[in-house]
Formats: sequence, C-alpha cells, structure tokens
Amino acid sequence: MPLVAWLAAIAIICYLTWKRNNFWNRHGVPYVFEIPAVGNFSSVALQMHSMFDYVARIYDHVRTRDANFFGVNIFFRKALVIRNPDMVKKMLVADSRYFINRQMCTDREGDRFGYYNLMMIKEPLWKDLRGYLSPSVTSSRLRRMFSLIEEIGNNMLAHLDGVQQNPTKLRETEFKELCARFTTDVIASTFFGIQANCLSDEESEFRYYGRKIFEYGPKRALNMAAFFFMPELVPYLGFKLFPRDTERFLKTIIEQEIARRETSGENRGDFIDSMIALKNNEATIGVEEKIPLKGDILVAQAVTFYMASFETTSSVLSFTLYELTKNPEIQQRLREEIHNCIKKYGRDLPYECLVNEMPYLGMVISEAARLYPVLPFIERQCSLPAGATGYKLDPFHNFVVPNKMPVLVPIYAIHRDPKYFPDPLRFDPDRFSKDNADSIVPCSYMPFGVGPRTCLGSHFGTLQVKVAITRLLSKYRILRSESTPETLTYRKNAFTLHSNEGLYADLELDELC
Ligand code: HEM
Repeated sequence: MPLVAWLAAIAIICYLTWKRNNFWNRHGVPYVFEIPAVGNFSSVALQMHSMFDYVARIYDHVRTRDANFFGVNIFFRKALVIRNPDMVKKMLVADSRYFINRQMCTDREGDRFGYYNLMMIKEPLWKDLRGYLSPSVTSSRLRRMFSLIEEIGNNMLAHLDGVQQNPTKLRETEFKELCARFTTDVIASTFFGIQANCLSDEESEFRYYGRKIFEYGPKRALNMAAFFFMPELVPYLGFKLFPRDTERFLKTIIEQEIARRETSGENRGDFIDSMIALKNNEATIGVEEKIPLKGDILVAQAVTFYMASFETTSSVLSFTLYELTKNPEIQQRLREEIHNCIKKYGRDLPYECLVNEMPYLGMVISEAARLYPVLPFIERQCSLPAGATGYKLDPFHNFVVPNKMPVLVPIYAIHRDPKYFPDPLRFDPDRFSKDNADSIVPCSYMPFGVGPRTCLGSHFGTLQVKVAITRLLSKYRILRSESTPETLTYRKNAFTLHSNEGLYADLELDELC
C-alpha cells in the first residue's frame, strides 16, 4: 500500500478514536480507553479474554472503579455499564418501561425462531408473549412437575450406580456433563412429555443437539458474538440464534408431539398442552399487527425454553456441587439438613419440604449463583416513546441516555465486588442466612436478572437444582478427587459461564436413612 494510503488510514483511525472518546469526555462520563477505532470488547472478540474476565477488568479499572457508571464502545456503538445498584434499581425496575427491550437482536425475516421468542422479542410483542407463557411455570405447575423431576433424580442415581468403582470403592464423576444430562432429561420430560434418556444413553439425540447450541467452535462463536457486537449486521450475515440442525430436530419432535396429542386427545397439563390451547384459542401477540401464536412461532417458544433452561440450570447445579466438593464442612451441614428431613418424611421428600423446610439448601444454591452467575451481564436497550429526547440520569449524573443506547449491568463483577460481598471469592452460604440476607444491598444480587424482564424459569430451575442435590447427597458423600481443579478459568469463547476444567469429584457411598 502506498505511504499516502497508510497515512490516510492512520488519520481516519485517529479521528474515529478521538471522536468516540471525545463523546464520553464531553459528557463527563468515565470510560476505559481501549484499542483505537475498534473500542472495548475487541479482546473478547479476538478471544484473548473471557467476557466475564474482561467485564470484571473494566469494572475494576482505575478510571471507573469509583464511578456510578461508565461508557464503553462496542465496536461502533456506545453503551453504558451501570455499577451502582441504586441506578440499576431506578433504570431497570422503577423506569423499566424505558429499558424493557434487550439490545441483542436477531433477524426478523430470516430467523423467525430466533426473533419471535421470549428472550429476544421486543415490545409491544414481549408483554403479550410473557403473559401467555408465564402460566407454564406457576407454583401449581411446578408442584405437578415435581414427581417427574424426582423420577429423573432417581435416573441420575441409577446412572451413578453404574459408574465403575475404583479399588478404594469410589466412583469418579464429572459434574458438568452429569448435570447437563440431568437438566436436559428434566426439560424434555416436564415440558414436552418426552423421554430424552440422556442419563442412560450417551448418544441421546437431545444431548447431542443441546450440546451443539452451546458448543462454540469458531463459526458458532462468531455467529453468537454478532448478536451482541453487531446486531445491525446480523440480517446481512444470515446468522441464526439456534444451529439449523438443532432447530430442525426440535421442530420435528415438538410438532410430532403436538400432532400426537391432538389425535389421541391426551392432556398432561404441561407446556405442550398450553401451546395447543394457545393455538386453538387463536391467541395473538401485538397491538397494531396481530401475530398469531401458531406454526413456527409456537414451536420457537418451546425451542427457547429448551435453550434457556438446561444450560443455565446445569451451570448452577454443577458449580454448587463443585463448591460442596471443596468445602466438606458445608457439605456436612447440608447433609444433616437433608438427613433431618428424611427422618421426618422418608426418602421421598415432598415438594413443600424442598421449597419451605430446607433453608440451608437454599442458602448454598444462592451462594453458588452469586459466585458463578450464568451470564457476565444482563443487558437492555434504552427504548423511549416517539418524540422523547433522552433518558435523564438524575440524580446520579447530568448525562442524558440517547434512545437505543445499550445498557449493561455487570452482574458477575458486582457479585464479586467486596463492597457488596466482603471476601467475595470465599464460598459462604451464611451470607444468605435469615439474619444476613436483609443486609444485602438491593440490586447487588441478580443471578436471575432484574425487573419485569427477569428470568421466567427461576423457580423451576432452582427446584431442579434442589431435587438433584438432595438425591445425590442422600446417597453419596462427595470427595475431592485427584482431578478436582483447585481454581477455575473460564472459556473465552462462551457467553455463559463455562470452566475450562472438568469439575471432577469422587463419590463415596454413604446412604442417609
Ligand atoms: C438456575 C437456572 C437459571 C438461571 C441462573 C437463569 C438466569 C437467567 C438470566 C440472568 C436471565 C436474564 C434476565 C434479565 O435480563 O434480567 C434469564 C432470562 C430468561 N430465562 Fe432463565 N435462568 C435459569 C433457568 C431458567 C429456566 C429453567 C427457564 C425455563 C423454564 C428459563 C427461562 C428464561 C427465559 C424465558 C428468560 C427470558 C425472559 C424474558 O425476557 O422475559 N430460565 N434467565
């Protein structure tokens, strides 16, 4: 390239860099200066850092650590990162109507499964859809699903019984794979009425296609990164939220199950039946354009519940088991609580016992979800009514958030901030005891997100974790194995928290009765 072209390119880069940083400077908003022109997150895009580590780094940066919020440049877009829980509460809870949409976006025309689902959909469609889907996870529904979850819990024990013992009568297990198989079997059984058999069959199709959603090879990683980094380019790149063959597999399975029930008249009162009812009642979403909930749009909801459900729940479950492996005294206290309940109710603990009578179990899970939140941040887009000039950050700052600006809440970094959780890397379930829980600053603990767009399946996910842990600990003591990792590092190409290391432990038969 001739010298003059090089100089022109450098001049353009300098100008763009100056322009972006000048924007934050002009408004008195702190920011972290990163690679010229490309901006922040480039090291994540180049897979030099995991998203979790990178966001924690800029959260703790000398230029931002004392600020209520700071600015970042996501390639060519400017975004805000909110550090102060009071600001999170004001924006995402009190003023949630202006921050109801996520900024992530798929292609409305080219990816109907990816666009018309609860995770990605925008207002005014979101509210209707959430209203239709919420009844599938009420406490009465969970109570009905409970025996099915327990059945899968028993299958998990049967699977572990089949694991070869070593000469010292221990069974070595890797929790990430075990938990993913457990949660995939649960969602297939409880929501779709289908036996996925992931625990008994390593080659199960459900596990194969589920793994593909979260397996980030270079192409899939680029695909997923585009939804966050460059949503405006997604329609031109032809990227889809779900891998095509996973989408095809689930569509076939779900359509077959719907057709089977319509022919047989069987009613299990589960998610598939709710979908059939929505179709028969000619339910629609939207105010001006009324979009019917049928065909692919109906199937998209099932596919999304599948995606949103098993990986998240399996992540919380496997990290909880990992911490119980490393903290035998916490495990012992939990086993005593389980033992007391078994003495009272017998081995098949009732739903009410798990939900209401096991406070320590709840504390252990809450602490695991604090230390290992599934997502690095939750995100929204400022969405103002027509004619509005911006969202004022009074009384925190005089910056006015422009319409469509993305807003990130770095939950992983906030959960590990000593200001809110002293000695943050210590696994200490007592932070969530009755006496201590009141001192947790509102909106400093958000493993399921915050505001009206919070996780729809939080109770369902927690119930699964509770069933798996009580079943496992009622039969086995978990011990460190030679392969148990001392510390964890996180995958650089994943958008959910994934350790590079396997979460290995030895299981010792020690039945509570
Ligand atoms: C323990 C396991 C789980 C964790 C830690 C978790 C976490 C989250 C988080 C952080 C969000 C984003 C919330 C926000 O933006 O404010 C979310 C959204 C969501 N989750 Fe979960 N989740 C879990 C289990 C589940 C399960 C079992 C289901 C399905 C039944 C589910 C369905 C959803 C859906 C549909 C959304 C989008 C809600 C909306 O936009 O209206 N999640 N989850």
